[in-house]
Amino acid sequence: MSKANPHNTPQHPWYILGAGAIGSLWATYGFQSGADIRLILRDQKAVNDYLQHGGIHLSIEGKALICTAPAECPSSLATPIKYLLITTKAQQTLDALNSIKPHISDHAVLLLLQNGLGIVEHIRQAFPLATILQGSTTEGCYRQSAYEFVHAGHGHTYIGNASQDHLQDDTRLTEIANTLSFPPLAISISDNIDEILWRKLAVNCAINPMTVIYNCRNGELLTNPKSRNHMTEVVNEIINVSTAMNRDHWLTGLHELVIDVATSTAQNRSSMLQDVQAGRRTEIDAITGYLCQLAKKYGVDVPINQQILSEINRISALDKC
Ligand SMILES: NC(=O)C1=CN([C@@H]2O[C@H](COP(=O)(O)OP(=O)(O)OC[C@H]3O[C@@H](n4cnc5c(N)ncnc54)[C@H](OP(=O)(O)O)[C@@H]3O)[C@@H](O)[C@H]2O)C=CC1
Ligand SMILES: CC(C)(CO)C(=O)C(=O)O
Repeated sequence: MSKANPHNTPQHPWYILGAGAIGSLWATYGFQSGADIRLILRDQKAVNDYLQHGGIHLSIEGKALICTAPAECPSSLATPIKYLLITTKAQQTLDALNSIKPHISDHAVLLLLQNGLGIVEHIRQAFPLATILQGSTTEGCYRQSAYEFVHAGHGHTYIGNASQDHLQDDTRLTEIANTLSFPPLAISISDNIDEILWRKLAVNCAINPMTVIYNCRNGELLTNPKSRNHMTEVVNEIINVSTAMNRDHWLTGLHELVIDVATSTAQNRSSMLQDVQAGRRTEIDAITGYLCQLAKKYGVDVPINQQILSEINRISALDKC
């Protein structure tokens, strides 16, 4: 892995699709660094709201940063999009991309920065000539109100070629990472992004749905013997799937990693718990759902994860009644 050097001016603007917590984080630091950032919002009403609000307000350690980058919506986009950072939730990605498809250049760079897996395969089909990159971040940001966000925790971001998409030239990947490394956000390129994403998926399988089932913060999963044991069972099944995929070496120390993440984010309400409590669709299909699909493909039984998938779908459906 090599560290990206944040001193590059993009020749084309970076468009950001998904101006929520993570998208707004990148937009604000990018705007503050003088980069050419454009937001893509859902519709003209969202653009008007954004303008009326005076842009995005991001607080970090008592400081307030403002981003007034230009905002567009599918009906107002005019120039072809060459660089697109996608920061929607996993389940929103395909609809969001479809809404701007005619404006995306054939050879665009599409960087998917989100939790969950399985979406990239659909994007590859829809944009066969595009360069598709994936990223994983441990930055922490949350929304306080419509356009107000809090950068709650510094982390690190890795980006790399999604499997099967190999850039001709690795220096191009470094250049792309450079154009998005806005201080204090740190981006490194990884030649094994699949491993990073798989480990993150495993952590999300072991924590996010469990916080919904036990209705608790991340740290409480460890103090309740029942949920702690349940997490161990989830992780054991993920290791079995990895072994069947011949990728068990990717999950060295997974039990310890899950405990470390639950400990370091002990006070968090996981994103899935927040989604359920707010009546929003969760990322379960791209997290546990994706794991269960792979398990089926490789002939591995994952009854605990299957049960968790059904339970989260049941709880989400109840919330909608
Ligand atoms: N927040 C965090 O700290 C972290 C998040 N992640 C991951 O990053 C990803 C993004 O998370 P986060 O930023 O928190 O999520 P948010 O829900 O805050 O942001 C998603 C944004 O996408 C927008 N969106 C959805 N559909 C469309 C569309 N069709 N057109 C335009 N905009 C659209 C949403 O708008 P609307 O509100 O109108 O639906 C929302 O603003 C997720 O996969 C998450 O798991 C990973 C690490 C940390
Ligand atoms: C790491 C964890 C579990 C932190 O809350 C997360 O990624 C999430 O909530 O989506």
